[in-house]
Amino acid sequence: AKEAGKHGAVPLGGAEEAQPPSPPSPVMLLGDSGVGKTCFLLQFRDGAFLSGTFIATVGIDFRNKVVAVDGVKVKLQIWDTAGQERFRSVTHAYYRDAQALLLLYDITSKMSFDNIRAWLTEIHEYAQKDVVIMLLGNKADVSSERAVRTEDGASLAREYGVPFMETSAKTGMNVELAFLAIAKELKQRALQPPDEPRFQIHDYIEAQQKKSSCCAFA
Ligand SMILES: Nc1nc2c(ncn2[C@@H]2O[C@H](COP(=O)(O)OP(=O)(O)OP(=O)(O)O)[C@@H](O)[C@H]2O)c(=O)[nH]1
Repeated sequence: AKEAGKHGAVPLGGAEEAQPPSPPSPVMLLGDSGVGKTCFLLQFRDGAFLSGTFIATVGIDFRNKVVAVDGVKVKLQIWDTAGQERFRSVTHAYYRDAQALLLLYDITSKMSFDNIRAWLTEIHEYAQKDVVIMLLGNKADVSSERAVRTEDGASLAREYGVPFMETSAKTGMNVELAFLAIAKELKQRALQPPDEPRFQIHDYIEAQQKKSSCCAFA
């Protein structure tokens, strides 16, 4: 029988009630101010997008969401950080506890993309060595104002060996997939017997994207 894992994964099923509450998996959203971290989280949690005035996050905020991955519940505790420089020292303190990091830039802002290298340097300085990192080019719905080519995002991600996707917190494009891929990776780390082949997050994302693009035209 599978056991509750240290990464917040709990097998679903009859014995579920008897399971001790498992610790949630902390996932942090990082990236420059205005790239859409708060909207990304709200789209995932509530399926909603609040357009209009931009209210910058102060310090750090968090929301929980439970996702089911192959019949196993994974509790994600998602930390929405402030992108503004003046809050950096506050957010550094949380890096160490994060099991996964979603690093966002805005495809309409070259500067937010250029800053990704600095973010990755900070991540390597403050986060755990085995933290799961994913690079996301957000606001893909605003193609008329695109300032960063998809290939450039993909190539930077390849350079750092991290998975990459373009997303939209507005339309919901790839928002759920990003969290699901993270949850799947964390679940596998927690529950997978060491002799089974490792879950490949890159392959999973690619397969899911192929599936959805095939079906969008079907
Ligand atoms: N078109 C479009 N606009 C978006 C998207 N995501 C966020 N926005 C807009 O971008 C602005 C900033 O979004 P936030 O989610 O507040 O940005 P943030 O990264 O949390 O900013 P900080 O809290 O300062 O770090 C808001 O005006 C949003 O409406 C998106 O995917 N598409």
